Amino acid sequence: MALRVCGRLLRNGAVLSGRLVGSARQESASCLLAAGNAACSRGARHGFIFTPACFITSEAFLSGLMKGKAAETDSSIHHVPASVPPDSSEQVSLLLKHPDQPPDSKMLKVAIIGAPNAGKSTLSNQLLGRKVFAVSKKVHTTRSRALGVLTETDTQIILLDTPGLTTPSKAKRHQLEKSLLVDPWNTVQEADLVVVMVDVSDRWMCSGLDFEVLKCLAQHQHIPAILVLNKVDLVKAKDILLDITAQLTCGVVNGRKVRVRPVIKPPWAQKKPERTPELSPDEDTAAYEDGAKPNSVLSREKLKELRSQQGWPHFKDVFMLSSVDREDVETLKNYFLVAAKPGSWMYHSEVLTDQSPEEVCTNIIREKLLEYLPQEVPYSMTQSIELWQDGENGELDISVKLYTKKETHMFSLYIHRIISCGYKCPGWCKRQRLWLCSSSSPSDIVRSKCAAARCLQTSIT
Ligand SMILES: Nc1nc2c(ncn2[C@@H]2O[C@H](COP(=O)(O)OP(=O)(O)OP(=O)(O)O)[C@@H](O)[C@H]2O)c(=O)[nH]1
Repeated sequence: MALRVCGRLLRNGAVLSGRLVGSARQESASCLLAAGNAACSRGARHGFIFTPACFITSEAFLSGLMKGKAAETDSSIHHVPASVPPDSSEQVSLLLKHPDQPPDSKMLKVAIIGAPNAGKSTLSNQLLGRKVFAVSKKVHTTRSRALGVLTETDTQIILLDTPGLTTPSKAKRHQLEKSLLVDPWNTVQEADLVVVMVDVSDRWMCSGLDFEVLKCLAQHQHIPAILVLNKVDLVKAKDILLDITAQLTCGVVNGRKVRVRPVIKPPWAQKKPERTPELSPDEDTAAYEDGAKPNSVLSREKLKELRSQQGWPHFKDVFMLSSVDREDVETLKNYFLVAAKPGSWMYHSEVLTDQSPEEVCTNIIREKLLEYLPQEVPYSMTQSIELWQDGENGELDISVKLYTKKETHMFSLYIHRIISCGYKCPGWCKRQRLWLCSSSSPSDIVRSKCAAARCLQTSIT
């Protein structure tokens, strides 16, 4: 069972747009062309131009508006290099280009780890100042390690965004790829600094570090790590953040005791049961199948010890921020720039990510499927690019086939724009449009009894 997603990227204007196959929408197409040309005249270069990171959520956009930041963000996107050239070979040449580093160059490789949905990709995008990685409110949006490059004056920061840490049993239950088990661990190995992200708006997450995170930290204790308490904008009583810090750091930061004035514990902090020191089957190495076993060197005794731990006492620093706030993230960026050590750059300063244009495209589609399709439906969908070719007017036509495993997930419908919530996320809609379509006629939507289809339709209209 398959559906097709068709998109159009204007090479000259660097705009990813979309079209309905079989029902030409001349009006929309010409609007998009106009937008592309406008972008071009403002100096945009060849390649994808992504939505600025502060447009990732509509909430962020609204808060940006309230702070009067929207105009500033919109104009700034034209000063940064294009994310990815639309052609794979151009991207490969760019990646192979000799780094144009100055004589006193500095480098820092940062691995961002954490439980699913902590906001790792949001933070990476905000640091890069571009929408490079997929973000959604559903867990496991990131499926494999992705690399972003931030180059400022003499310093290059390599950002390694990782899938949310999970256990083999969960991966098996939800049929997740092996990369979700292996990539975070492998990525940390190559890092100079580990950033542990915790969603402080999630009551369960902030009363104790995720056990997988603790294991990963314990195994790479020689690599400095910092704690980032994310989504503080969603926390009303900010003094709770001090309690959370004390909890997640075992009261020790950079070798010093953290003094936290006692506050009345919130009810949820008291309710959470202590972790039992008993190891679950996941700690049993037999639970890892071939190729999915992280190179765990932790003994059973060490694992048991970690089980009774709520936090990690070896963090070098703690940050409290909101990844959707550019100013908050700027502080973290400056920290990275200061922490960078003399060393050669890995990439040319024009490189923004090592992802291929095809990967970027399929990630965007997956992000939108996760955002708009209900429950487990988007997780069972796979994609294959059918068409990636230059159009007559210098645009790039993209057609992607979507496969579903279950018949109930197949939408016998003609789906209109997947991203047409103009008033909801104006950043996206102005620049990027994708269209989903199948061979059925529009009237099929009305006839369709598929709940998923109705849900998608609702979210679109
Ligand atoms: N309000 C608010 N929302 C945030 C913040 N950071 C991230 N989010 C939202 O949290 C959700 C998850 O963000 P992601 O960046 O996809 O999280 P992730 O850790 O990369 O998720 P996985 O791919 O599952 O590992 C998205 O809906 C984001 O918009 C924040 O600081 N404040």
